[in-house]
Amino acid sequence: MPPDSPPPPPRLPRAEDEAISPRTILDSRWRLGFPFASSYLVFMGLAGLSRPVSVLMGLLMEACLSLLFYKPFIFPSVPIPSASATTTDAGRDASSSSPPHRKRWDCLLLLLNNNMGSNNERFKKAFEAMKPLGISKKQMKPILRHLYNLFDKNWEPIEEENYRILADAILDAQNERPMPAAPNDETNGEPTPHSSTQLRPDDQRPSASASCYYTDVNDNETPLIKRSRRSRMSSADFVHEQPTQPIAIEGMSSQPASLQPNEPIRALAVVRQADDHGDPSSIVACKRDKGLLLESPEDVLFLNGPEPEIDLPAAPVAKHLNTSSSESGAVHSEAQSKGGSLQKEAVESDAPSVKPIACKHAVDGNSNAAVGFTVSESSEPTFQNCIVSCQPELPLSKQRPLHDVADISKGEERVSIPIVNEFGSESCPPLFYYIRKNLVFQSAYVHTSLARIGNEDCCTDCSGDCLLAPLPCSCSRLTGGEFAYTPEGLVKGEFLDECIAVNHFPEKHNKFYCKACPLERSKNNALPDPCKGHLARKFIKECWSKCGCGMQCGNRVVQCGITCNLQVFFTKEGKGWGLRTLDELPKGAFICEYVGEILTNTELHKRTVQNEKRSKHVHQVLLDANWGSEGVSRDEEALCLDPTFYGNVGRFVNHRCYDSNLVVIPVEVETPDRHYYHVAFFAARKIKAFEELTWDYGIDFDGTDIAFECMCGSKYCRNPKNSRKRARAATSGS
Ligand SMILES: C[S@@+](CC[C@H](N)C(=O)[O-])C[C@H]1O[C@@H](n2cnc3c(N)ncnc32)[C@H](O)[C@@H]1O
Repeated sequence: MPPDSPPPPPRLPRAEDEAISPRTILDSRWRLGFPFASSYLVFMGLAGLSRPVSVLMGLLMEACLSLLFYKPFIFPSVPIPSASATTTDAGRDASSSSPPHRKRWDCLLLLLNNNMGSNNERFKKAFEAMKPLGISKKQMKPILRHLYNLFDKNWEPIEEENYRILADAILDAQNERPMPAAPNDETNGEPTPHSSTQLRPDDQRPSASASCYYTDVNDNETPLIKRSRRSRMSSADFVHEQPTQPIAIEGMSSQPASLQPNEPIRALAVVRQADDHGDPSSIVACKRDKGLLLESPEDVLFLNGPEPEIDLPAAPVAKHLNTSSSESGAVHSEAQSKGGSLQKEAVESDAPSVKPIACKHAVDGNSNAAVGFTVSESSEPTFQNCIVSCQPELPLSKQRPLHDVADISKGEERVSIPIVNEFGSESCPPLFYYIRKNLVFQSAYVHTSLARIGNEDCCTDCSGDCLLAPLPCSCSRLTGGEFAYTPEGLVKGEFLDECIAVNHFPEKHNKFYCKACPLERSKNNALPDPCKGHLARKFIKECWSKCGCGMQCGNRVVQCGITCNLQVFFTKEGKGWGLRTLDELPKGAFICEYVGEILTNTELHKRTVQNEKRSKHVHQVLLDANWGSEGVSRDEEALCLDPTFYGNVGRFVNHRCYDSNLVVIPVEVETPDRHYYHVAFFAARKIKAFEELTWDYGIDFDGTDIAFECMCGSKYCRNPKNSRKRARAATSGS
């Protein structure tokens, strides 16, 4: 385990926590049903009936009583308040504060209370409460139905605080209406059933309490496919060419299910609290347990409609990881599955067919590993605080699924990012904690105090969308008085081409040479090579908190996070896992950031040594884009990003020599200097749906320090072996 690794994120509340186990139901039946049955048995006995008849009558009586009063026991979809059922914030279930052995009378009262008012009456009451807010029955019905299902057919949390959750959810749903269409928006802002982008709702808006609501393609008022309120461009704008996106629905067969283009789809959306840091503890876990979706015969019409939920099991991974490094600021890790056994299993196919990854669990045998990673003797990191997502009947400590294959971000991102393996292997990507934003590891100096940001570095007087202002505001100063983004949220062609040219023709661009290069020192502290130069790169400067504009400002793209549909997949070329887009992406589209722990070069060096000892891998990116003007040369000033333990999907972007489809652009968001910045991936050209996303790491592949055997497949591949092969093929062909 890295000595100072931060504590792992807290465990998210899971569906299993809320599930009512059959045992709970049996216990409750026993506690309540049996005493009644016995008393009637005795009564019958006293009445002089024969024993068998008494028994029969007693049982009959119990059945009648159960039918009259204890429907929940027979139709367990109505929740039974139970000490074993934990609750979420949103649920605020009264049962959570109850003693473990509730008195029978209390329990009976609660149950009667649950069934007292019929659903229709309660529906009417709910409507009465919504009326003063100007909410119509039509607006209320689908949301109420959803909440009712979500709270396990329990009215109490819905009715609490004068239906506050219901009102919040309806208002949230109204706020989430599609944005007005962008000028070139082909879909005119309307959702298309073919698109599968399910943006999570805006996690930065102030929301009084966490709440869930649903979207339904059949309901005009709550469209399924959401567009980001903040983002100018989302994948809803792109052509979605995936007719059948394979998913597995829990509780159904292990065969992948497909969402048919015109099939009505329901999706749960999770609203988070106004926590920009994506604190997982503030996320409401939407229910995934199919058991909670059972319909009881008591359901009234308006409350019908369980939501199928996507839930794939997860699997651990075994990887060999070699330390390696590269030039140009990037130090990469070896995370390939050597031996090519997986590769051999690869089936040539254009249309990806996906097998669900079997559910496996990491064995929790290491008690020292309560926090973060543990590096075992075999140098494989073991996750200790992951989310439990399957086999809830086993103790938590034994259940450590490593990745949520339905969404590797585990809800951190606004879109779900599934993991698929088309080649039948059960392995999962390398283990790491998913973070949406960079985090300082320990000593890195990332000065984001507002006091440091002068008026000249922000646009305090702006409001709304800076891109629409008659004159570009001061935030455009750093990009030559023009914003780098178009109103659709794409990087402008000219700006993008200049950024690409820096990578394609480095010799034509300014390079800064350090006297004592931190990068070279991180490779070989004792005898560092001379600095190979750091390219002076073009920066984008986004508006930020100190600016007067809002989150809807078009000069805020990277800070809004991922909006396109991505997928982590296993490459067939032997590069290990990769990242691909499920939609066609236009040139200039923002894909994702390269996120990791922010380390100083000193810390990087320590990690490298430590990892070398344990033959572990690293893949770090040096934040050297402005060293030319800053003159950084001290190790504790040089910063880098290390996504080895904490990172995002950016860590899956593989290398491609020269003609990669992504370009990296440094983006300044919250710091006026360029000492620290965001490393953002943008589409260097139009990218087809299902194309792998690649980035030129800038490796030469001809030195002694080769990070990996390049298998990029590019005709410009710099791997000497591949270029020799190409040369031979060319001569034999000619
Ligand atoms: C940033 S990671 C990319 C994700 C990685 N493929 C995985 O499975 O986690 C970089 C590592 O991926 C592999 N890789 C990336 N590009 C490659 C390429 N063109 N050829 C072979 N391996 C590559 C190398 O092992 C490299 O160290």
